[in-house]
Amino acid sequence: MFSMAISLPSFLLLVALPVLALLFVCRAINLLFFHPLSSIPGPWYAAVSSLWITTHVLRLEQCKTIHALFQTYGPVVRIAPNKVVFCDSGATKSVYSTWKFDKSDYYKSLLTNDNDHAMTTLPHAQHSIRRKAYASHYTPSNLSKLQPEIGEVTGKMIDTLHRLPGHTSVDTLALFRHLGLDILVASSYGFKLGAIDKWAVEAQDQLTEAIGDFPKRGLLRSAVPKWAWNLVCEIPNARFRLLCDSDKIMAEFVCARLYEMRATMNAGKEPLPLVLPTIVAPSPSHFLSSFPTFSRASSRASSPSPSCASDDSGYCEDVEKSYMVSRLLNYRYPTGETMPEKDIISECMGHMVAGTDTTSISLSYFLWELTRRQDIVRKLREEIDAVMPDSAAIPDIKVLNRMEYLNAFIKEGLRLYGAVPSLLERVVPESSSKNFACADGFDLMGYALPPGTIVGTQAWSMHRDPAVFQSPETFLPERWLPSYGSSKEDGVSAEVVEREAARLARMTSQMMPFGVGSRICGGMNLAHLILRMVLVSVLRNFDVEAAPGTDEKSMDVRDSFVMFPAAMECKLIFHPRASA
Ligand code: HEM
Repeated sequence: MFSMAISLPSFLLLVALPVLALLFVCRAINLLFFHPLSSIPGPWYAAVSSLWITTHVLRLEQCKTIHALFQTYGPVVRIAPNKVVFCDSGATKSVYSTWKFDKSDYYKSLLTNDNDHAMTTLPHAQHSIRRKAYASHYTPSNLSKLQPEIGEVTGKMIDTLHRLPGHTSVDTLALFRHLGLDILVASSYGFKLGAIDKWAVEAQDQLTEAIGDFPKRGLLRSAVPKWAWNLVCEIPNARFRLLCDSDKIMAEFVCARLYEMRATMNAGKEPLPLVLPTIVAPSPSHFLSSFPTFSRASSRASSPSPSCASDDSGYCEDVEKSYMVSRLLNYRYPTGETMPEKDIISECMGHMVAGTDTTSISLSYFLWELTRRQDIVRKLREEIDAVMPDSAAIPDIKVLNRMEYLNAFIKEGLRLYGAVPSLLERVVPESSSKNFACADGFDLMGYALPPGTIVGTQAWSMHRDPAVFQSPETFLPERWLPSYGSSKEDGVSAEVVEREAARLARMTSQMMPFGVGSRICGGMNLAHLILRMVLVSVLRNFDVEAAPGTDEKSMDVRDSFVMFPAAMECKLIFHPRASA
């Protein structure tokens, strides 16, 4: 009777289900009580499966979730069976700087043109070869030579904003993405893209669009099985096709610049500063007047040993200006081979992706903060007006670097609105690894992590540690000024000076808006320069107001490696400044 009532598949299912359940329970018991990470605090459901943290990643709230875990469980938390996070400056130094752990596989989701660039090169040793290829492009000396290009584009943006009809609300995420790309393209290839010009006439710029689509493409690609990707890209929808093609569009653009530069170099000419514009430019910007016009003769007048500043600013006047792509074309791997074209293309693409949205997001949040803080605007303007009597003449990088309040503002901005607040995952190496010799695994604040454990910290939490930053959620540029922590009664005794220095050093060692250690942001100096130049130009020229609908809710932070506002836009209004 029994065998007739139940079919074979149902019978197998009846047997299989309890077996699977039993296996799951055994695995969970092992992960909870017998696994080498079982003594690490954290929610039990995170220890038995990655599903829990993955749902928070998909809900674009990993940072805030991990931050809440630190508040509940302390500075070391297990967030998945094989993943441990920490919030501590000593451990940060150890993982990222002293031992220089390799990156986790997560970074492979950021490949460009299906190939590695510096950010996605996981092993430390290979990365350092890759980094050497581009690092000199971002030195203060080279960047100071690229100021005219950056100033011209910034000036164009300011001119464009001046020409907008009153009360136009502008999505600054889009505006600064166009600006950032124009700057990167000009400073990497000496090429005028004209993305801001297109933005001004609401024309679509394919490359800017592609850069914006790139992270979405990455998410989609990681969700779709490899074999199905080509099929997905055949879906007959123009917008969707563009998204699928974003990688290709970027690769084609970089490839064209590479061939142009190679032709110039082969012809024995130096790379020209700026190649023909792609579209007709509007009225020329008078911003350029603040910079010495680029002259090949002056840049070539180099002495055998460049004259470098005696301070620690890193500026050497006589260093010859050069673009990224010509550096990569000239670079040789330790084997003596030149860098393959494929590597040059993916490297350049990596920088376009890494540099565009990050700067655009930070600038948008900085300005949004200022719409609510006229007290800060007043202080910034006091400093800016003093060094920028002509509202169209951006001061030199050295002047910008000396602006104490502006720099305090930027530090505070990067503390709360650094564009990459996320977990920077690394992998505990084998104890036999060249860089690492520790038989019992890695000692993370008293917990032994076996090789293969994924470990990391996040700027979001490091920057909000109340033990280091008083009232961490308050936007307070003054905290970065050397006299902030002392009262008038203290005077300026040696003890007060020492105490203040220690306070600042403590905060500085906790900061990691650009990452930390050997994998720190390669474009950090450029990012700083852009932030400074754009902020002084905007504040000198405009009163910025939040457009209706831009509020705490719309600007609430979401994260998917980079952060962005919940509304996916930041609408602000730029009123020409009355007093300017
Ligand atoms: C506010 C703006 C920026 C922020 C907050 C930022 C943040 C970061 C962070 C946190 C990392 C390290 C990632 C990790 O350790 O996993 C990184 C890497 C990198 N960033 Fe940036 N970045 C910014 C702007 C730029 C710009 C303007 C460029 C250049 C065009 C750039 C190029 C790079 C590159 C090439 C890397 C990889 C470095 C390497 O591994 O050698 N970034 N960035």
